[in-house]
Order: sequence, then structure tokens, then C-alpha cells
Amino acid sequence: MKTAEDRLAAAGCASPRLDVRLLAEEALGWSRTALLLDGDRPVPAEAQAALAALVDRRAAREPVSRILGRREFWSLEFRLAPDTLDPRPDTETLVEAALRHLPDGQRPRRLLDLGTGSGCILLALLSELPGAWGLGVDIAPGAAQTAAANAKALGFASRSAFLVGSWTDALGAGGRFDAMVSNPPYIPAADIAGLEPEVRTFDPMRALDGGADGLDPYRHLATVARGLLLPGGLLAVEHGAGQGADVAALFAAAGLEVLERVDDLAGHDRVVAARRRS
Ligand SMILES: C[S@@+](CC[C@H](N)C(=O)[O-])C[C@H]1O[C@@H](n2cnc3c(N)ncnc32)[C@H](O)[C@@H]1O
Repeated sequence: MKTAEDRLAAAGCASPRLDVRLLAEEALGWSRTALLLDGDRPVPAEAQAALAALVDRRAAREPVSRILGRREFWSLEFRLAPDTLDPRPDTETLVEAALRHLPDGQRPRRLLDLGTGSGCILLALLSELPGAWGLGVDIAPGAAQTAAANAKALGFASRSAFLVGSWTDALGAGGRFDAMVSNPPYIPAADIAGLEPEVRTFDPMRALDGGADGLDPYRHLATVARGLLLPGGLLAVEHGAGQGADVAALFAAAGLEVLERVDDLAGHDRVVAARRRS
């Protein structure tokens, strides 16, 4: 185990000990407790080879969640695919903000998640809102398929639907949603080459590239939000660190009322919540 840890440290991995432990749990089929209590027990040759193969992938900077094919978000398990972003803990800030600002009311709430990826935001919201129904849209077919499979596995198939399309192109006009949420691609195109290999090599480019200044998707969302939201309806988005003032200004210029700007746990501005005026 120590050799594998050293190898990952030399490859530039930020948490080699944890990574090896997670990969070992997967390859050996041992529980975390068994690994901690009895980590010196002999490992069968077959399992050693399986672990070595996983360590090779991590040494090439593939994230552990991609190697395992799953990621926990909002205490729910999401399967990943090459077309899906690996959900980030920071995105839970968006889920919390949306729950804080959702319009009150007894009727089922209709939610729209643009750029749904694994479906993590929409399905986390559905897990907290028993009366709600949600539509997820993604331009990547593999993302929409994976989100639908996650919805089924998590028991939300009857309260959700997923479409392949560019933003709102596949939706008709008319204010039909109580809330729109989105974590769109927001990295300025020129910054992508400087990202960590885990991100630039393994997250899909369509999930990262937000155009020249990273704000292109917010310009689009600002344009369509009032037409898709019911009066009083919520628009809540994640954005990159330092983009909050620009995103809020775009929403205000589109006639929306900005309700809140929220920082993530690391203190970076991360979320803007706005609403269509009643
Ligand atoms: C940053 S990822 C977020 C994924 C997921 N919502 C999450 O938070 O983990 C952005 C998503 O937007 C999708 N996307 C990019 N351009 C799009 C477009 N024009 N229309 C719809 N979805 C788009 C990408 O395929 C990707 O799944």
C-alpha cells in the first residue's frame, strides 16, 4: 500500500493515502473497517493485479470517482459516465439556496434543471420536495441517459423526465416552471488548458467551456428565464469564483429580482438566486 501511495504522491495526486484506500476497498472488496483492522493480511494475486490497474489509472490523474464510476452528492449515489461532469461538493450550495428560495405553495412544484449532467441537482431537490416534478435538459445524450438512469435507481423516475437539447430549445414558450436551476459550463475558454489534469482531461469539455469570459450560458439563461418561469418563480445558478457580480448584473438587466448571492464553504462566491417578479 505504501508503494502505491508513494507512486500517487509522485504523480501529483493531492490525497494519495485516501485514494489508495478507496481503490483498495474497490479492488479487494474489503470494507473500510477490515482494511483498517486487518490491512496486513495477504492479498490474493488476482486482487493485487486489479488494485495495480486502478492505481495506474489514478497515477494518470483519472479521479477516483471516475475510476469507481460513482460519486456521492447530497448523500445520494450518482453513477457517472464520460458525458457527465463529476459532481462537486460546492454544488450543494446551489441545492441549499434553491431550497431556501423556492416559492411557497401546496401544489406540486415544477422544476427545470438546465445542463443536468448526472442529474445531481434536480434529483437532490426532488429528494427534499416530495410533491415536486422535474425536467432535466442536457446537450450531451450520454448525460441525459445517465441522469435518467440515476433517477430510476434513486426512485424518482415517476417524478422526472430528461431531454437532450440545447438549453431551452426543446421546450415550448410559456411560464411553466416554479424554479429553474443550472450549473452551466463557466470556465473562460482560455483558462481550460491551465486546469488540473483531473478536470481538463476527464471532465467533458462541454461541461467546462463557458465561452470567452465564461458567462455565455448566463446571458442565455437571463434571456429565457422570464418566459419560462411562473410569476415569483426562482432562477438559481452556480457560477465560477469571481463571476457573481456579473451574473447578478445580467439577471437584473433582464428584469429579474436578485434575491441573494451565496459563497461556498471555501468562501468563494458561488451562487446567485433571483426571481421573476410577481
Ligand atoms: C458544469 S456541468 C454541470 C452538470 C451537473 N448539473 C452538475 O452540477 O454536476 C454543465 C452541463 O451543461 C451541459 N451543457 C453544456 N452546454 C449545454 C447546452 N447548450 N444545452 C444544454 N446543456 C448544456 C453539459 O453537457 C454539462 O452536463
